Amino acid sequence: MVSWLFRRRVLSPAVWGILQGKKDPSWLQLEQKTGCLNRVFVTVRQHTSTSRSNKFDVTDLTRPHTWYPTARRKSRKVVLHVGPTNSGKTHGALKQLQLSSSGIYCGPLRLLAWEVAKRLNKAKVPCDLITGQEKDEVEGAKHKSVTVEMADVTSEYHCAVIDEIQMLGCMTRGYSFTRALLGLAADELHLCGDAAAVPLVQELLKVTGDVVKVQYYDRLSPLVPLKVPLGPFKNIRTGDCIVAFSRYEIYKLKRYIEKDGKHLCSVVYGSLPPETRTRQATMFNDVNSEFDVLVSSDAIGMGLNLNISRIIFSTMKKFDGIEMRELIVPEIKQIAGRAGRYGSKYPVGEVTCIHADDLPLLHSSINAPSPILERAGLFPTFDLFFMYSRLRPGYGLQHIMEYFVENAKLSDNYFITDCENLLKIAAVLDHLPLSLHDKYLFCMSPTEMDDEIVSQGLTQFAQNYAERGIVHLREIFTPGMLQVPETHTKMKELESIHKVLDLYVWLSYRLEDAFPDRDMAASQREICSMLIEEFLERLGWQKPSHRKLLLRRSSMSQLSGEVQLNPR
Ligand SMILES: Nc1ncnc2c1ncn2[C@@H]1O[C@H](COP(=O)(O)OP(=O)(O)OP(=O)(O)O)[C@@H](O)[C@H]1O
Ligand SMILES: [Mg+2]
Repeated sequence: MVSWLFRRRVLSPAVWGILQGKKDPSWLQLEQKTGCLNRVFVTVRQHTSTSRSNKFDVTDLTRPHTWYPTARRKSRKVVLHVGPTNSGKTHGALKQLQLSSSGIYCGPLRLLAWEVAKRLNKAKVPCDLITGQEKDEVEGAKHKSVTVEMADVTSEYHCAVIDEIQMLGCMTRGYSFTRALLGLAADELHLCGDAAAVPLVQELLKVTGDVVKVQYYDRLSPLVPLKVPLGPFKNIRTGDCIVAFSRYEIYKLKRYIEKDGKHLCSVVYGSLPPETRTRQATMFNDVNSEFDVLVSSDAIGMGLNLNISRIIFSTMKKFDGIEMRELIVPEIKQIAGRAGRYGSKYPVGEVTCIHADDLPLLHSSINAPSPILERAGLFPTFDLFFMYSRLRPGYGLQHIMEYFVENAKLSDNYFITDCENLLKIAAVLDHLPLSLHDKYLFCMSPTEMDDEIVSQGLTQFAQNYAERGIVHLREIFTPGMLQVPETHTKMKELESIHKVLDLYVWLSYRLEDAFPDRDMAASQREICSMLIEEFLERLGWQKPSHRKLLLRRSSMSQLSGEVQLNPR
């Protein structure tokens, strides 16, 4: 029956391959073929229920390398650039990217994608910038700088770079790195990161026929772990970065340090908008700015170019979402490695702690090797969910995901990434009349369900989309109504609103007709981050200079007409 369907061209060669166990479901572009496949799978289901010859198992994820036929047609030359932080790994890979006729850079953060696009364009290599929330196309560009989730695994490139490759072991985002590693169809593939990823990458690529070479790097400038702790805050000096792991602690430290009137602190933490993080970092880096000390979370671990002289850990413990635990070796090295960046104002980096009790852990970790990565993240593609849903009509996405998590067959080198957040989104969506594809799309959006405002935003968008097919955005920040937050609670709310606006922009790139107000969302988002930055400046011990305030007012006015900032 199935072969009859194939001969009659009802089944495409790809589907035929899958049913024969030869090809992988990712060969299908199900998004475009859903109608046709509905018919096919009804037929296949009827067929499989009566025949034992068909062995296709949708939960079999043991051969993920076969999901990427374009890459498998190439024999890729893979170079692993590994070494400590600040050793020139990314620089080495980018040099190859710049020299190639076409290429793609895949980074773990928008900040890194921005930096690389800027660098290539400056070097007269036209480069597009593509992240989940933005698409800046440059005329004649044959290069792209993207966030790893946006890696295009269907086009061919001469050269591809994946930065921070050790993140393929990340519990939540690992699968995006695995997808890029297995799927990028490039003649040369450059992977940058920690040496801990080498054995795993070599193992994963044994089955792909790629040629793998390892290039080791040494740190370009020294990093000195100090024998003495910081002691009192009066010992803080220009160029210091104090690291803390909660928003509350960050603001507390900022207040303590600024109390004496000697320093002003920039702050960087994960839930600040990325553009705010960049601007805070720029102020800290700028020798002419009054902000000469940085207080930061581990969000500085990747992605920002900082002129840090000394890293000071305020604690060696952090809450990881489940429990309070000690920092692990890779975290300590990654954060400490930000001091004394090669080519910066401080050629020698130093690292210490506020408390003497924390020094032994710092010293024992700083030169210790990171534990070898054993497994890479994997997550079923939409195609597999779709096929399973055809076999179990009526099951919601949450159930399907749970089924895969419990029953997926994996080889020893892989684990299924943590999908707790996705399950929470799916639980909301399953109550709405949405197609499986739409539900999957919303699930993949950058939505943190633990943030109540963000979770409400997603629910509202999905509800309106399901009911009306179109989602308009209401202007939140209107001229004359702009309020710089006066309390930390209001500030936190603003950070969440920024994420909701970001989510709208993300959806507008995927459901263009249904989310038509992208420009408004983007300009509202910009106003939101400006209010956030105004709050950060007002926390300082002295008034921002008159010039700075005027500049800020004029750029806000350009965005939203007449604007009234709250008087200080
Ligand atoms: N050969 C070089 N010539 C000039 N500058 C360099 C060279 N190598 C590295 N750099 C500069 O040194 C800094 C650190 O390099 P890079 O970012 O490549 O390090 P990395 O090993 O990737 O660090 P990390 O692990 O933190 O990502 C960057 O500012 C980079 O531009
Ligand atoms: Mg790097």
